[in-house]
Amino acid sequence: MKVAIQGIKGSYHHQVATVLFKNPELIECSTFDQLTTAVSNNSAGTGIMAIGNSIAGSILPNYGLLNKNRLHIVGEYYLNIEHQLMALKGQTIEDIIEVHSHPMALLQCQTFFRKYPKIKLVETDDTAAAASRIAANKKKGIAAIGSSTAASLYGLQVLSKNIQETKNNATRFVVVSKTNKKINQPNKATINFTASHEPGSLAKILTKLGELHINVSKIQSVPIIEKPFLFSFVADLEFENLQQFKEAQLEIGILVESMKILGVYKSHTL
Ligand SMILES: O=C(O)C(=O)C[C@]1(C(=O)O)C=C[C@@H](O)C=C1
Repeated sequence: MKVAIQGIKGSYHHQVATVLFKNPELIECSTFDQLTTAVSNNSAGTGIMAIGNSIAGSILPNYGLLNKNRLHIVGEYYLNIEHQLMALKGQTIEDIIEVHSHPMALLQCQTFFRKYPKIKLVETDDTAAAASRIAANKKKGIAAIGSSTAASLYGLQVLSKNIQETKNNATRFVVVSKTNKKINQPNKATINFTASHEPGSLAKILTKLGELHINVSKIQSVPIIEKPFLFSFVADLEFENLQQFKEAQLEIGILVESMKILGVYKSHTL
């Protein structure tokens, strides 16, 4: 199976790919845009894409990419993220003047770097690529933030362990596909809807979901690019069986202005 990921071997996306697929053939992409394009032009059969993190929040542009490329969510995975600060062997934290990593990883470690105001934080494509470049170019004075897998894969030394803000740091990844796969016994769906600009319109939709015993595990407003400062809502809904969701589709179908089902799939918990 060709699986598009953001990043290279040793990235967190790679970790998720190895958990979800047997011997995945990786299509390594340096941006989320490339990842979703690879799935939509069939260079990859499926893609794994981070959509949010428990410390740094939603990766908002990725909602837009799902929409633009008309991709379906066919699964999800929560990965516990522990960031290591790594550099060439023999280096100490006092030698480090720059730290390179993915912007989401940098956001998850801000408190740690307050102790080192002289260190410049530099955004790169992914955590593993940052580590691999330090190793390949034998770069002294530069460290990367990434997983312990990346440190051992690229032969770097860990200077400081678990530097993320809190121990319980997790990233949610969605599994995306060009075609809508039928999932056995799904219990979660992601919908994208717009509500009319009338007092209480969103409240009515949420109340109806509550009445149907559907749990809204997340609701995210997303900009409608063509209409400045107008928003749609992406909601993750949890239910017990598909029939319950189908009923909700009918009931809230008459309350929303427009609605698109982004995916119906099996939930994952840490
Ligand atoms: O750079 C990586 O290793 C990634 O897989 C990207 C990514 C992200 O997009 O959030 C994945 C998980 C962590 O939250 C940090 C970075």
